[in-house]
Amino acid sequence: MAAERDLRRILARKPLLAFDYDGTLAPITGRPEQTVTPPAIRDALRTLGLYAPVAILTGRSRDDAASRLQLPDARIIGNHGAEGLPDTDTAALQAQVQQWDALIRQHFSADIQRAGLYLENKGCSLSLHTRLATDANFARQLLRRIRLALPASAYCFAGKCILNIVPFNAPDKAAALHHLVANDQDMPGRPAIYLGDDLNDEVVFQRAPAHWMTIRVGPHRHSAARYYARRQQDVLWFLLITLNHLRR
Ligand SMILES: O=P(O)(O)OC[C@H]1O[C@H](O[C@H]2O[C@H](CO)[C@@H](O)[C@H](O)[C@H]2O)[C@H](O)[C@@H](O)[C@@H]1O
Repeated sequence: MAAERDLRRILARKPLLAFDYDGTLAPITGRPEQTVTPPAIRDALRTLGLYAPVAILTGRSRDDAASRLQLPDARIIGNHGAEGLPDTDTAALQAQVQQWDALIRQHFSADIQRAGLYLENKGCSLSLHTRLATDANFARQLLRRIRLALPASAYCFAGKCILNIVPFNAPDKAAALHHLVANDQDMPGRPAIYLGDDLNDEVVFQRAPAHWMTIRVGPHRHSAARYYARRQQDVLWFLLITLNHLRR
């Protein structure tokens, strides 16, 4: 298969293996705290880490992702790229996010509850979850009102049943992945393989150089990824094939 041949080629060039978390390494659940990394995925990632550098780029906080993954050797970048890079002023980002959190809670708490939304503060970003919304129309209008109440420094973008809010000047996942490969201690400029399933992964796909491999988990008509995996469950298959090649 062409995809496997391409995978073999890029693996020969010792890539960084980078992954999104929710919807890619773990199945989507009703609420973020219910998510569990499938043990087979975690074990495969741990073993892969013996052969290649592994990185996780997630919209969650680093601590949250680290506790769900238990991968001592993986580099974890959190908050959509805003947390975990050396030159990021994390304290300044957290201060902005804290203000927005307070503003939202002050003016919209009752409506958030009425709509069945859930506000998640992850330090360097916020998420408003709509998966369990009781009235889709009311929820949509409420999100619009919240966006309008936030300052221009708050960058809002949608994801899977979610509105993400991050400081406009924070690095995104693409900037983070480019930073990781450019500053790799053993092999600066090594290529990357990246798997992701959501809108916050599209920036990585769009800004990937031609020698990287990008894979969208769950096909999407407008994705810029070069390959796709049909379902989240296929990610395990990808990890095992990759491991098989690296062991040769
Ligand atoms: O970049 P990711 O690792 O994919 O993180 C993106 C967001 O993932 C989480 O929300 C998503 O997964 C939840 C649990 O499966 C689901 O309930 C929600 O609808 C999804 O959008 C996480 O809670 C967010 O903080 C991340 O931004």
